[in-house]
Amino acid sequence: MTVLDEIIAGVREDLQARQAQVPLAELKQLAAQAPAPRDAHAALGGADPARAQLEVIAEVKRKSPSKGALADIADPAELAVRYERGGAAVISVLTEQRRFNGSLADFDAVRAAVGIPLLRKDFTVDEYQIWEARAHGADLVLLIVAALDDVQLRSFLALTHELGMNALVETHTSEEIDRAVAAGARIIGVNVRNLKTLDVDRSIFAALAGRIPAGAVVVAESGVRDAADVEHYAAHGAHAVLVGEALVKGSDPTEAIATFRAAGAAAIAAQA
Ligand SMILES: O=C(O)c1ccccc1NCC(=O)[C@H](O)[C@H](O)COP(=O)(O)O
Repeated sequence: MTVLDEIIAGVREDLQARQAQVPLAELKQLAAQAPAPRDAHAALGGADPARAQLEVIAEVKRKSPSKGALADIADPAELAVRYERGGAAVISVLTEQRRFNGSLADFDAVRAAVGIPLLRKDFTVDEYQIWEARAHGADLVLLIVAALDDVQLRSFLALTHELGMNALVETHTSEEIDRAVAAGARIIGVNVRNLKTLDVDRSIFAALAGRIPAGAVVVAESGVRDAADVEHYAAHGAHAVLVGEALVKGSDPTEAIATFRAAGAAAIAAQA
């Protein structure tokens, strides 16, 4: 069993418990009453080839399978406000409880505190989670290609788009990029962390990003330690970076995001 398999086994158990508490029909009613989704694709620059800016997806992340405890984050809303002030385009809130110590309560607190698009960061294995995300005011959901077959990937993506949201479709190999593209993904992430082994290899972004066709927003996920890593991803075609650990462990996330954005803009300008 890989780490990803273990995480998903726990996600499925927790999902069953939530499904018993809130039936899908009720969730659909809540989703219909939720405020209209914000346009995360546009917030991430809309894959504009003449872009001057690199966008930041800032993550609320307490704990992880690879690093253990990262930060207590007693007040996720306060952290999210600091992210928004620094210029984050999107905030990612981990809602998986067992391995990341996240929750939908964290998501709700962040939703109430900021106006920018939010990613409900979970391991999506069932349509229920997509309805749930919308019911809680999400604008973006995560679809991990390695965790889904093609039928699931296409139908989950279609439902996400029907509900007016976007999906960050996460890949780690060239085959997964091809599957994401074939399924119609508009926002494609290359996660440099292998979710089966937890190894981080930043070089795979440069090796794989060119395979993503123009028109899709390209997100470099994981492994950002400093401005140099951001410059590296920007120079190899990232429209956005997804950053967790460096922000939750750093002393000033607002300043860090501003620094990352400036580093990304400088790398893009150097190529023009
Ligand atoms: O972070 C982990 O250890 C992890 C393990 C297994 C599945 C997913 C995992 N993380 C999810 C992510 O993709 C990251 O939280 C995100 O890209 C930010 O990464 P980082 O900036 O390196 O914290």
